[in-house]
Amino acid sequence: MRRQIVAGNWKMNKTYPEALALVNELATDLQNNPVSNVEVIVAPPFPYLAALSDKKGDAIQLSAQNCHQKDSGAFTGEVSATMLASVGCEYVILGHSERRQYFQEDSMLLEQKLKAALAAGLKPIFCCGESLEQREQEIHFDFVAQQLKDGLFHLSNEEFDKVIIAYEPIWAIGTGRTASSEQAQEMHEFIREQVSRAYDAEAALKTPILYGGSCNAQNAKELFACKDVDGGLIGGAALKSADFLTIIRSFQQ
Ligand SMILES: O=C[C@H](O)COP(=O)(O)O
Repeated sequence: MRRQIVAGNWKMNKTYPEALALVNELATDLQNNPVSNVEVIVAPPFPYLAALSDKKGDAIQLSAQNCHQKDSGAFTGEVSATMLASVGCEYVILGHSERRQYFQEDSMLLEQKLKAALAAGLKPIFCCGESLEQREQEIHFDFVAQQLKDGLFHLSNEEFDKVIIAYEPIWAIGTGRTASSEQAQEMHEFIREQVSRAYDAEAALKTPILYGGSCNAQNAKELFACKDVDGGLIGGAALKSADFLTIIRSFQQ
């Protein structure tokens, strides 16, 4: 069976006391009612990572939301993958559409960031997904295939083995408009097929592919029941412990 994963991307939300409270609520609940079949990841803002690494407990893994492509140096305001690994981060989200849109991150830069993350021992959560215009023009499959080819499939087999893919249709992010389970399944199956072509059938079979885009406590069960949906990368609904815990427990037993 493939790994089942629920990752919470907090984006630029929460003060430090709020972040502490949220992690405490999650850790306590997961300790009292453990989930054996789901990996839980949280991606808080940079300043909280070191402290939360000590407080999150064993049931939660830690991700960063971004990293710089260089290991160290005169890059004011930036954070390297090595620094993230040194405070206990295990994952890093790369290629999120918000980074692509607001910070002009393109596939060439993402290639460097992926290499830096992997060299530091971090596992990348690589995001892809089309805009509404691209879906309406029916070029969404081609677009996602190109994003994967340019941004991800340059990795060696050993490197790719560490990757989680997140399909996040941009039109569903933060909009309350979720992809239907048919739309999600169709694209996840397509992504798996691309992995199979770029690597092999075994890689395709075992790579976790998460869905992101207004996934919440109400729709997670239906989305996670899709054959090729292995969990979610959750934004807004990851900011409330009750909602996030419901999502974590939305897999079929
Ligand atoms: O990284 C998470 C995604 O952008 C989804 O965000 P959302 O659940 O708020 O739509």
